[in-house]
Amino acid sequence: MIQVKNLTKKFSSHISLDNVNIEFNKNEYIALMGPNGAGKTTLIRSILGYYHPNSGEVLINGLDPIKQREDVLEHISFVPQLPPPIKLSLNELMQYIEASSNVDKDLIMHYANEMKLDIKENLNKSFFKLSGGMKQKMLIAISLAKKSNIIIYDEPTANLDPKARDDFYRLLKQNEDDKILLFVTHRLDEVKDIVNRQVYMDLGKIISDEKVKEK
Ligand SMILES: Nc1ncnc2c1ncn2[C@@H]1O[C@H](COP(=O)(O)OP(=O)(O)OP(=O)(O)O)[C@@H](O)[C@H]1O
Repeated sequence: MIQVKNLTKKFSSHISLDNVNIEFNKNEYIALMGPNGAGKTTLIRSILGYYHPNSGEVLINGLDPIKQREDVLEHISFVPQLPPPIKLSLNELMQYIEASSNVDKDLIMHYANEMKLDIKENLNKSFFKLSGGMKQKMLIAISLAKKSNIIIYDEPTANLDPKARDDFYRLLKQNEDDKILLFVTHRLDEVKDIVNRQVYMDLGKIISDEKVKEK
């Protein structure tokens, strides 16, 4: 369970999150939407413990994502809007993730393969030398292989071609039971078959929050 309580986050005098209160529970598949600058990424980063709030708090299964960061991140898969500049080769990256997060390398390769990313061809290539779409495919493959209770995607399909998007949504549908899936998107048409809750933000506030179908 993700609990966001009275959360305010300011950057200088700009209020990016304005006293936000919201909860996300197991078996909720949420599209988080709203215009550019609404505060969606700031909310996601606060949930992941990247930011110290000005006031309020976030709890993930009762734990503080800043103070108990490792315990919290163990149960979360996250794909950011912009892939991080990782210098490791794909092989080294998979070895690191297998050792640090107990994620099965073969499963990463399976999901990458399903998304038409040929890891074997690119094993010794640095992650940061992949194309934008290939990076996203790799991060998505890792996120699916991690088998987390909470999956957070911040516009993960921006660089994917239409076929890869279809592959991604197909895999996500297979993988979604008993989880929280929080999906930042500007493309409701793409995720409407997957999500059962739609949350809209603007100006740092939640402006609407609707359950859209029962699973
Ligand atoms: N690290 C930061 N430093 C300063 N201002 C920031 C920072 N991160 C976000 N902001 C500001 O907070 C506001 C909300 O930004 P945020 O990235 O959360 O929006 P968003 O809803 O994710 O937008 P988009 O749809 O464009 O990704 C913006 O005005 C942005 O400039």
